[in-house]
Formats: sequence, C-alpha cells, structure tokens
Amino acid sequence: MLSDESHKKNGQQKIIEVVQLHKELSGNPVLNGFDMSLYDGECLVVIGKSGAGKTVMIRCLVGLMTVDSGSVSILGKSIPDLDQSQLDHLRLDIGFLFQGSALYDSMSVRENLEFPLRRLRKEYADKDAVDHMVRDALASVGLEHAIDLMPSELSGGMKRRIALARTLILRPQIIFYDEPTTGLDPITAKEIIKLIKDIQVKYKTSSLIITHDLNIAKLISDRVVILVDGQNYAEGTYKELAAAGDPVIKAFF
Ligand SMILES: Nc1ncnc2c1ncn2[C@@H]1O[C@H](COP(=O)(O)OP(=O)(O)OP(=O)(O)O)[C@@H](O)[C@H]1O
Repeated sequence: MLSDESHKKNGQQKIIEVVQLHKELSGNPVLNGFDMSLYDGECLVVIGKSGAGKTVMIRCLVGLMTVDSGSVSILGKSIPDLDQSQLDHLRLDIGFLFQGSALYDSMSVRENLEFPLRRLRKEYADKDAVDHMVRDALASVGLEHAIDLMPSELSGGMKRRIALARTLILRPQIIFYDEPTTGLDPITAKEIIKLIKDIQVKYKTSSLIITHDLNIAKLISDRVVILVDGQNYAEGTYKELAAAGDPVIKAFF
C-alpha cells in the first residue's frame, strides 16, 4: 500500500496516482504526460473538451487500453504490471457508470442487478442474500418499486439510476463515471448529480467523474482537473478555477 506522507492530503490516502501518462492513437498523442491523483473519499471531476482524451484516460486507468509510458497506480497496484486475472480482481473494487446505461434489455431490473453479483462475486450464491443486496441497492437509488420492471418500461433517468444500483451492488471502493448526465433533462441531471454525492457518502466510495457538465463540478466536486492537450492543465477547487484569470481556464466557465 502507499504509505508515504506525500500520498496523503488532509490525512486522506492517495488511492489513484497517474504520473506522466502517454498514449498515442492513430499517430495522435492523445495523452501527453498526464498527471492526476485521487484521494480516498474524494469526488474528483475531470473536465475537457470533446475529444480531449477523457475516455482514453479512464480506459488506460483500468487497463482496458495499454499505456505507452508513464505510471498508473490504483489502490496500491501498478496497472500496467498486472496480468488479466489480477486486473479482473482489482476491477471488483472499481465501479463503472459509462455513457448510456447499458442495461440488458431482455432482463428485468432484478435480473440486471443480480447478473454482476452472480458472475463476479461468487460468494453471493445464497438467494436471500442476493435478494437483500438487490433491494438495498435499489433503495439507495430510490427505485425499490421498479424491481420487476423491464428496461423498456423505464425513463432515461430511471435507467441511469438502475445502472448506478448495478454498480453499487458490487460494493466498489471507487466509482468511475463517464458523462453521467449526458442526454438527461436539467432537472433529472441534477437529481443524478445529487444521487452521486449521496451514494459517495452512504457507501464511503471515492468518485472520478469525467464530463463536460460544469454543473457536476460546481455542485459536488471536491477538486477539478482540466485536461487540455493531453495534460493536466490546471487543478483546484471549482471556486479557485472559476476565479482564475488564465484564458484557457476561463473558456471552460
Ligand atoms: N481506439 C481509438 N483509435 C484511434 N483514435 C482514438 C481511439 N479512441 C479514441 N481515439 C481518439 O482519441 C481522442 C480522444 O478521445 P476520447 O474519446 O478519449 O475523448 P473524450 O474527451 O472522452 O471526448 P468526449 O467528451 O466527446 O467523449 C479523439 O481524437 C479520438 O478520436
């Protein structure tokens, strides 16, 4: 585990550390020496223009894409050095809420939630325990009553909530959100933003959110990183960055 004082901020442990990450795709340097840290219990929002490399960054973090150079460490493990089974094991501690909710259309809400639990957490074979966990996760997103509905019967906001419940059921330590409010109306988007914060508090998770939606940064971030030209151009609290005089930073606010 990381234990050095430099890995702590206000007593919090650094649980993700990205140093000088480089990734080229089709001849383009998408990530060009990107640095970033996430501390335990923190809500970090990474903002960047469309095509800035936010999704590539997350894919590199979890080993879905190889890195060209640089280091990525999550929960004390060096990602580029892990083999597939070690990666699979680590990913149990990381929840993902990707763009679009990606529920299985042919499965009910209950089956959608049971699926990752049965596939990944083999210890939960007991029917009553599974039922309890499904209901608890649904209650956390305010949708216990939707347990027997099919995805086609859910609104966009409900689908997003169910996808979040499906992530929660594995009890991740860190949740990665890729554009969690895309495609939602402003009121539903605000509800989802509040839910992300509520879940972070209830389950004591840490959140890494990549988005264009400044509202997320404004409403719930502890810290914001601005990704420009494949690098960490600036970081700070929302207030600090919103007050910055630098024209590149100003352009985001
Ligand atoms: N598999 C790939 N092969 C080649 N180029 C890719 C690949 N994946 C992404 N890219 C390129 O890398 C750049 C960054 O893409 P990425 O999806 O990470 O951007 P983003 O910041 O997440 O954008 P958005 O906010 O629009 O989702 C883009 O120029 C994209 O075309």
